[in-house]
Amino acid sequence: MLRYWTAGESHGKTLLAMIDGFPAGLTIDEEPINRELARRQGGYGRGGRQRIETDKVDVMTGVWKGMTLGSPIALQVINRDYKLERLEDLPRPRPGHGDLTGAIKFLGPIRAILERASARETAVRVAAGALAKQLLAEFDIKVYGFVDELGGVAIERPENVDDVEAMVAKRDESIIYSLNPAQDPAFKELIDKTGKAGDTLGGIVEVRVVGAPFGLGTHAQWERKLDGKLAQAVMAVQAIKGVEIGMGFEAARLPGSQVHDPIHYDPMQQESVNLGYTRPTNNAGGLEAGMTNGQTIVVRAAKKPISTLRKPLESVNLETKETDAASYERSDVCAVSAASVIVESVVAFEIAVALVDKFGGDSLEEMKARYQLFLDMARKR
Ligand SMILES: Cc1cc2nc3c(=O)[nH]c(=O)nc-3n(C[C@H](O)[C@H](O)[C@H](O)COP(=O)(O)O)c2cc1C
Ligand SMILES: C=C(O[C@@H]1CC(C(=O)O)=C[C@@H](OP(=O)(O)O)[C@H]1O)C(=O)O
Repeated sequence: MLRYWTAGESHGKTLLAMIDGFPAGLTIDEEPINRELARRQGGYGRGGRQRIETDKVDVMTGVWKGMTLGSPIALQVINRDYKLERLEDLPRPRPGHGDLTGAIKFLGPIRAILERASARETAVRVAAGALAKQLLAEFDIKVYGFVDELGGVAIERPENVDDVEAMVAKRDESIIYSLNPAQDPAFKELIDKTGKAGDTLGGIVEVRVVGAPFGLGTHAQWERKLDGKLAQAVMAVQAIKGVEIGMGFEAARLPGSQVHDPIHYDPMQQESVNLGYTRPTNNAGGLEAGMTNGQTIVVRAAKKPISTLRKPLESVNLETKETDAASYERSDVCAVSAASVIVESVVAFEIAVALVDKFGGDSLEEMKARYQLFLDMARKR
């Protein structure tokens, strides 16, 4: 079973991801991981922290001469802004953060909560996802994400949004300018205006997985349904408050004839990952009954606006219990571009988990043989 955990505080010494169950025999490269880390740091509207950090991965364990060993892989991203020992507590909890609830739950300081709740931790989730993407690439599975809406305003979709090669190439140009609202002056203006007013913005991101074979996930047990696993991974990203698969909420508003995707067969496509079963629409977003159906997986996520406001909302001083403005610490105004990279990464990791689950996780060589065998058998079905 492939899985991972992370450790580390926002202003602590370091961030770690411990990945267990990663197959042996994959030659891995740090450079693409660093590219993803740079993408996560990009996007207009972020605060001063990103000028301090230049995130780089250090693959600490589980690799010999560039090749995975099948043993646990520890990834490290060091915090340049290490200052935890000098930081004081926050007196007034910030609405939208875990400050109040965490301080009560753990009977301790707000600082202890915010340091771990912080989205700084997503740096190593992105590193883990970038490693997963290298495994997926061996099976010609590609993942890309983009920003779809910012502060309630739709962003024009890239003209080649359905062209996986073009989108992945753009993604690989470290930071995808054409997918970045910062490149559109109207969005830059919106973020600037909001920031000046002491306020913040959220948005919607979309992630697609192209090339996943039939049958990842299962209908047979609730906790192994891939739609559920994807929803948990995405919802567990800081500030994500909604997850849709395919048509999502819109499907509830339409009759079945306009929602479900007809099934056709095209023998010319038999060799492709859809085994020839084409669907004129993909409202299911590539998942039916918790399993991949050979179509593109489409996941959308809603990110709430950043919680820390320069013009703070009302809060309570935990010592005096008096009403006062919430505490303020340096903060982003908008991090939706970063969220698109993070959601892309956690989706990639879950797809890799499902792939290892179906085709075995000891070695890449065995996985590939079993994958091929499955495709051959499925074509004869
Ligand atoms: C990439 C990214 C950057 C974030 N930056 C900030 C920030 O600078 N200030 C802040 O208050 N919240 C920020 N957040 C959101 C908080 O981490 C998050 O809202 C908080 O931990 C509470 O968790 P919840 O929103 O998931 O309930 C960011 C989230 C993401 C995904
Ligand atoms: C550090 C990152 O994001 C941080 C996420 C975050 C939060 O509360 O989630 C608060 C801010 O922390 P700081 O006060 O150090 O600026 C963000 O910068 C990062 O994404 O690398």
